[in-house]
Amino acid sequence: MSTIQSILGRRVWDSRGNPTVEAEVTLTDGSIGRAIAPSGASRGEREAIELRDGGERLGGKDVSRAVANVNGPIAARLRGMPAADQAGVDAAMLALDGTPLKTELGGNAIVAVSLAILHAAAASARLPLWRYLADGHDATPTIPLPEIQIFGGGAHAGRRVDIQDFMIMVPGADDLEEVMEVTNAVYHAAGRLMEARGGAVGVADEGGWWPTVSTNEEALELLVQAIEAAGEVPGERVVISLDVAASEFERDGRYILGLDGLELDSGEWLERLGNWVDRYPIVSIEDPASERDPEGMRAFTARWGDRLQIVGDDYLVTNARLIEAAADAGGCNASLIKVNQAGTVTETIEALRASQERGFGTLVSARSGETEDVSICHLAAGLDAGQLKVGSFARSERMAKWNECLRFQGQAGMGAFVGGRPIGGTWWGAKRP
Ligand SMILES: C=C(OP(=O)(O)O)C(=O)O
Ligand SMILES: [Mg+2]
Repeated sequence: MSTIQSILGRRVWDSRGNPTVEAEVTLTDGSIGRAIAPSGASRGEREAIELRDGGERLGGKDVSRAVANVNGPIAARLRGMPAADQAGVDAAMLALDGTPLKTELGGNAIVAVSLAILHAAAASARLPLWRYLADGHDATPTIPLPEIQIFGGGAHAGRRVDIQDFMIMVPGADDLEEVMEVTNAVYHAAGRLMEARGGAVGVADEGGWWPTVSTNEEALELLVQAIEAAGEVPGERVVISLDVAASEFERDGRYILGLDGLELDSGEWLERLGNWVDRYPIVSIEDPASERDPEGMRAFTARWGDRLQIVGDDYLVTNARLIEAAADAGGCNASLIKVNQAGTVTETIEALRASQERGFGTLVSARSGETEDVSICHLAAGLDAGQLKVGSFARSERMAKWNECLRFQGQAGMGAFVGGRPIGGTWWGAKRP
């Protein structure tokens, strides 16, 4: 059995121009695995902490201590361990760190090493990572259904709109090719709409256009117009998915919609959101209420959970215990799965499994700060997560991931495209089974 010979940490740079951690693991049989830590902007309060440091020049965003932790204590502790023992290496890192949020070694150091070891183990087994994961977890690999951003807002676009992600899904598509082609048409139609309104046309952190709008709802209206301009009937083949990221605009129980000039209590805000659900072809809503408002999450799920996929992101932070508690409380019906929220591959898979066991939908997700790393595509496909959210066209760190998923098509042993599954208990889309 191949063991870990060396672990090398290095500083690389992410899509927002910030430093991040890359880990490179070499095994005794010569296999190499490499992975890069992503970085969120709208972070949950209970997710693993990124260790950052450094002076003015890097705005305190350097990762020199995290990189030093990879090269020092982590490498020393894991050297000689079998690479196939993912649970063992992850447990060793957790013990070495010894803090609840991985503040000692850094969630960024730990996640890069955890993923790099996973890659090295798959390389040693001479298997594609998705296959290695599926075999190791008794899963049937599938090609995930994408959620792709058309407009980006919130913390990803200077808060020019309060809602963070205006996305579309094509759940009735026959395959990923069809999703990409249809979504691309809507994306470019939305870009042309923005251009026609004048002013600078830029893209947000995840590739969606910066919407030039005067209310949050206007962005929804424009999205519907873009779907129509692409020759689609909104609510048929193409449906809408939102990541509200409500924790970002909730303060002391008040929801402050800066663009709309509104300050609402939880009930008023959720009623307003529900009003949009009634009037727009929305099938999925992430973080409708703030992570500090679990009662709001429950109330929204009680009202809309049989009609919508309601996704917990900040609310669940890829934590199996929080997912189980949310399932018991009826706080949502799907989980966003982000490897660096959990901090290790093992904890991520525990969260995914806990969600699947509770009948939750599962969406593997990138972060708003990303790189060329495509590990999450393999996690989504290999563990049959069903859905994937990585951002949009016009940003290569996003397209690296969709292109990796396109490569999965036709590979021996890869299962079907997950287009035919109901979303949130209801089938939306033209091709109803
Ligand atoms: C991907 C997201 O954003 P971030 O990475 O900034 O948390 C999200 O909120 O789902
Ligand atoms: Mg989110």
